[in-house]
Amino acid sequence: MGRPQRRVVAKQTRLKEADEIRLLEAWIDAGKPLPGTKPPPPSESSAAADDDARANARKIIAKAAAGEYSEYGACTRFDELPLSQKTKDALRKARYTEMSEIQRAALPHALCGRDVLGAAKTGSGKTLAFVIPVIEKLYRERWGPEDGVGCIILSPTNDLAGQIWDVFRKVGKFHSFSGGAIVKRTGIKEEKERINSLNIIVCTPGRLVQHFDETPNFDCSNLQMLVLDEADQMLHRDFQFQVDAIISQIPKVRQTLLFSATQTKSIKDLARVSLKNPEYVSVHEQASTATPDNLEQCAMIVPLEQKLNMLWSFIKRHLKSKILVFLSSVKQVKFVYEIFKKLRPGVPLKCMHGRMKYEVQQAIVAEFNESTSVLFSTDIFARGLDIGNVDWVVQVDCPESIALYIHRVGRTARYNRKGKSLIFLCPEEERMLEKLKATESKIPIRSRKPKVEKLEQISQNIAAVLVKFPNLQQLGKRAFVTYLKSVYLQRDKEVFDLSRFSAESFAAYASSLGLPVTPKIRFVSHKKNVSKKDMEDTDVKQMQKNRKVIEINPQVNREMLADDGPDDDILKPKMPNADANIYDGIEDVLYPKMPSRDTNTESEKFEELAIRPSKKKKLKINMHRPLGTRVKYDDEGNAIDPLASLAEEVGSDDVIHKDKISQRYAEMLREMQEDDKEDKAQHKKSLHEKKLQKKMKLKRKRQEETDDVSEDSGSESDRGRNTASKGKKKYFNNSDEDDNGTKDGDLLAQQEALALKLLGQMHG
Ligand SMILES: Nc1ncnc2c1ncn2[C@@H]1O[C@H](COP(=O)(O)OP(=O)(O)OP(=O)(O)O)[C@@H](O)[C@H]1O
Repeated sequence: MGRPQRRVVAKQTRLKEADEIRLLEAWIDAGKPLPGTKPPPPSESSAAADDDARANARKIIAKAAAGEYSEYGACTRFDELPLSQKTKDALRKARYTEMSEIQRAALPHALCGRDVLGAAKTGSGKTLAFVIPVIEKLYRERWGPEDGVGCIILSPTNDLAGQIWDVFRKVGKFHSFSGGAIVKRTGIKEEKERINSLNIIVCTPGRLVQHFDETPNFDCSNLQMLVLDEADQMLHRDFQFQVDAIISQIPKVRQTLLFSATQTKSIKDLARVSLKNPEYVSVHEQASTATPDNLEQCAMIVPLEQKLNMLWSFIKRHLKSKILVFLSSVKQVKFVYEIFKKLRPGVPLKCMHGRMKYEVQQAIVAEFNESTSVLFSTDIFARGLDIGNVDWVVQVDCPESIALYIHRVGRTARYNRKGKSLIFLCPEEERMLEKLKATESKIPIRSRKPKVEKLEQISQNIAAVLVKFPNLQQLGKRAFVTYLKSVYLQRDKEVFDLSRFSAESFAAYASSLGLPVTPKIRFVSHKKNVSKKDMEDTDVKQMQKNRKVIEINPQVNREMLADDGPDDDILKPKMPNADANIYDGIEDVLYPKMPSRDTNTESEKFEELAIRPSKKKKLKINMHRPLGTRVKYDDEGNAIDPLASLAEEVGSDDVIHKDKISQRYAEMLREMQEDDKEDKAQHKKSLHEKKLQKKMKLKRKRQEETDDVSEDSGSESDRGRNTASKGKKKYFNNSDEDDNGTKDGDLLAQQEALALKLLGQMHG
């Protein structure tokens, strides 16, 4: 095709588009629903469900062209809406024909430029309810690269931003907008060069603020629309600073759309985004449940120390299911994943958390999407992510709120599919079950009793794995501490109260993680009957013997917990930290990149854990450390794990014989008891020495006083002798007594030396 001819075609296209836009604008204006109205139920709507869609759409368009505009507020299908042909074609291609309830209710209002506050159950199609109006708005405005940023969509995590951008790519397939999810892929430098040419930006608030701060000429002065997905979370205090900063940088005159399954109704929060006469579209408000209708939910009361046994037994009984498991911290996810992988349940295992590279996360999501497997995840996966055919959502750790519960279980039973969920709650967290069952929560959850006879006990196997892989023992300790910390930091003290847990339940929990001793918990102290010794590393069995009550150490506040090292992920518990993904990049529509298959990154990272220097600088020697936990060093000065020697003894088989583990534990206990006896004897001896010293001191003092009296009344010779003896540190002025004095002095010196030696041993 020659150049002039191409120009003609382009001109014709432009004219056609201009005509279409004129028509659409007239249609939108004339047929818009009244403010505050909801669409009638589908059966009463203008379009009969069995109508031929294309014929119907043609009829509507013909009507609009003839100046008779149909009211589109009651439509049930996408092609009955005043949408551009390009959008309609893309929707059809993606097999989106019938609208979901939220789409039917929100799209007519959003298309005519109103602000929308949309709420609908998880998996009900909220993404399309904002993607379509964005594309249509920019199309009708004839937006081009030279117009800059036309719309910003904020999402709490990079993964969700990537997923939303995928929907934009699908629906905007035949349009020519530029845009992308600003997620950690390319460097910030590359982003800075291109960001001003993007029409649609999907990103986390933190990343956008970074561009406002650092990218020269980053300009959003033309912005037409702002969308907040997971709006309640976006307006939560964790994102408050960033969202407020963004709002202060964008035009006040704009259209704003807010969507979430658990929508905020706080006037204060909504005022921050300055909505103008918003349409509150809450399609499931009158529904009897807040969760999807096809979701079967149950809860089990499981003691802390039985959770892993329960999870293992559950997985073993559902080997053909796709299971998503939620745990409360990165450490727990890593630990459970690594341990279960070594124990080989017979189903592929995966793990996902915010510390992974974005590409790795993407690869894992893609794999999980396609295969039957078990995915262990933090709450980074709790909101918004759309994975097909998840059979089970298992919440091993209690969610921080009802809202988070709803989002977690919402990863299954999506868009009319069926799904099941199970939550383990410790007896100490039973209040959560009451809250879930409360009428106002609208969660149809059943309590189920655990089948104890079917429970596989795996703590011995875990202990064996820890013996063989000493790095995992360190990880286990951290998993233990971060779990307790996560409970400690929760705000809802009705549910999360560490003081309800007994010291022996901590010990049993540590034991269930295969740990031979209970790791030190800095933020917990013990009541009077518990000695300081028990706050340090304590032998599990010993603790189980003596029932002790724990209490939260009032000296420890949140700030003190904040310096727990670089890999402590509990400072903001249960909130996926979007800004952990600060090294983002642009994923462009024109250059779709294949997700990296490099799933080894995590294990590499895991290997690093062991050699990463701790931030806790001071090396404290724990006098009360039980036997068998002393740090030994190899020839090169590297610390050897206490049980590593056992690993060498037992060889390289995958699972070490249980007898050997029990034998080692028994040995450790015996050694500890012997050590304890020795300690006691030494302690008794040192007390005796001290008493003796005190006695001697008193005796000396009395003697000196006597001397002073005799000095005052004594002869010259006596005085001289006395002075001489004082110079030699002899305290007796009688020559007969001099011999005795020497003997006593020697004894004293010996005793002093012994006491010093003992003190030295105690502190050494
Ligand atoms: N009209 C439709 N027809 C068919 N499938 C649809 C339709 N709308 C959405 N879906 C599909 O439903 C699934 C869930 O949609 P989406 O992720 O938008 O739900 P959501 O309401 O945003 O959920 P969440 O609250 O968990 O974020 C997606 O796989 C999407 O492709």
